[in-house]
Amino acid sequence: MSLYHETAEILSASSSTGGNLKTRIFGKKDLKSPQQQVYALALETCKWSTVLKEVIENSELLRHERKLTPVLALLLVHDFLLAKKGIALPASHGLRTTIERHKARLGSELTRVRLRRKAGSIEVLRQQINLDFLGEAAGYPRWVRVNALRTTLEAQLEGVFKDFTRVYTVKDVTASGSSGGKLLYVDEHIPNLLALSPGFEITKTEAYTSGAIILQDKASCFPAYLLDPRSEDGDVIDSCAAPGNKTTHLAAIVRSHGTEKEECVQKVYAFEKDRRRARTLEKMVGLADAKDMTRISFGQDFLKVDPDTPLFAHVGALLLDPSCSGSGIVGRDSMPTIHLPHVPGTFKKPTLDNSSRKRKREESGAAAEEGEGEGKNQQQPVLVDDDGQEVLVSSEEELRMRLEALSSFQLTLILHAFRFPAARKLTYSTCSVHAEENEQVVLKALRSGVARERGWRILRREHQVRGMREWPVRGSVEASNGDAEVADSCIRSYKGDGRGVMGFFVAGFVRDAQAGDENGDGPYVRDDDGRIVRDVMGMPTLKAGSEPQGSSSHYDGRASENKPSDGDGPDTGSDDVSGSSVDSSLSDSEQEEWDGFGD
Ligand SMILES: C[S@@+](CC[C@H](N)C(=O)[O-])C[C@H]1O[C@@H](n2cnc3c(N)ncnc32)[C@H](O)[C@@H]1O
Repeated sequence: MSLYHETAEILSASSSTGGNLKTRIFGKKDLKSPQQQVYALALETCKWSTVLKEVIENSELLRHERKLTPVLALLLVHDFLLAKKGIALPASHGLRTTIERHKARLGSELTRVRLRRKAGSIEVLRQQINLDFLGEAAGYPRWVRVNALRTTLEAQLEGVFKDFTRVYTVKDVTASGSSGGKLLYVDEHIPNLLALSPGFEITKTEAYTSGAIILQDKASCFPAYLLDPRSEDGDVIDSCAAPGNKTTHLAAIVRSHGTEKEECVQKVYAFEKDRRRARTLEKMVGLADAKDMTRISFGQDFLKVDPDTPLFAHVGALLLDPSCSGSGIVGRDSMPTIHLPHVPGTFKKPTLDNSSRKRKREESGAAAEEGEGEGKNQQQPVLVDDDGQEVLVSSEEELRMRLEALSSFQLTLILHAFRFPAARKLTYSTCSVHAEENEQVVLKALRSGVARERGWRILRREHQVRGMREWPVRGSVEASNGDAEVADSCIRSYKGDGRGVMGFFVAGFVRDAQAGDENGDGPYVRDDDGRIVRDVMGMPTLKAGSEPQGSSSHYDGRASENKPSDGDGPDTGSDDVSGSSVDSSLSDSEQEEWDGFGD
């Protein structure tokens, strides 16, 4: 089956059974065409379908070509008029010739639509289309994190953003939404974060494709920034890492507190239990230039990792961003709207029940569930979690059960993280607005036996990094069972409150230095000369002849005193993530105990 037939079939699936577009495509095992290509074609065609519907109807394509269904016509005309390489079929293919014989008419109708919309060029029309398609997201800025591993804020302000006008509130940026302006706001809370006008097509810029800038909502930057891993914290774990926004943010922060790339001995261990998503994580880590300091575990369930594994003896900080209900995410529709052209000679609105779907598709095309051949997939009562998984939730009771299952997993994850012997700080975050997944989980974690036994407590507001301390939206006192201190320590954000961010929650946990860590060096113990001689597990970490480190001008005073080192010189940055390049102080047998990294 061709790319076009396969895509048409996906767009034609009933909205109550197919799931969202990503699930329909990436969850389909028997696709012959590349999934990414099908996804791009389907999404772009939906975006352009208001324009293409007019073009097809005014050119009377479906009157002349009776075998074409409306969906197939949209897909083919989309590629014919708008794709760089035209229709992706051989020149003699029947579907291609069916469209190409109407070349002149289709072209002139597109020009007419463009002029009616007062768009001076196809590029301007494209911007209009993208803005229309943003829907709810049009009220939000485009948040861009400047990736400090590759570049600097100043370089980007002088580079890709040099034509932008600087404004001084987020509201000013979003006010420009529908005009497609080029406005920019430098965020006051998160370093290296920018808010751009929502319609700006950032993904086409070299800065984006090279990994110099990363699209990341402001709230999604809170966890790594709040964790603030410093050199004295040793290694860092990102327990639920894909697609990798927070992993690469962690790496950038570690590096910003540390020495030059070659000298950075801290590692970020990134766990991802879903192998496919781990591949995306791997790509993102590579693109962000975080490969040398990141170790990815493909398909590894973090809950199955033994915290006492020697490889993790130096882990002082953990970031926990587990799967959640995703209820804070902006603009997560079940399916994009597709506007179908009217089929000449049909008067009755077709219906698409499961039994007649195939026949109806041939007669009238995809998702034609609303009047006049104009299809808009019904909004389903679905909960789309932040892994992109869809769960149908048709009653309050089902929602309650779903939240119960999620919060139980989230709590288990925190309690597991509490057990890492050298851990002194961790953050827990969700993009959910439900108290059950947020303050309630935090309270249960604080009351747990392991928290009491190991001295874990909430990271209070006054001890948080400046930007998080100053962020005004805090946890709910009611959801914190009346505990105002816990509520004030928790950080929240709400979509639609004018601050331009998604719904989010984050809390930090800390504990004091532990046995064997009395000098405040975190997972390390130093000799009188400041050399790291053993970690808290009592394992030797300094080899004979190694020099103490920490004199680099890139360190602030505190960090330079405490910079950890395995005493083994620069890491080679090897892509071998089996663990052997990570900690040379481990014996072979100890290294063999852990084989979760690599593939
Ligand atoms: C909310 S997403 C993480 C988003 C990511 N932190 C980021 O900012 O790009 C949750 C991820 O955790 C993964 N995950 C869920 N449970 C896990 C577990 N027990 N161990 C490792 N990964 C897990 C999911 O597959 C999913 O990719």
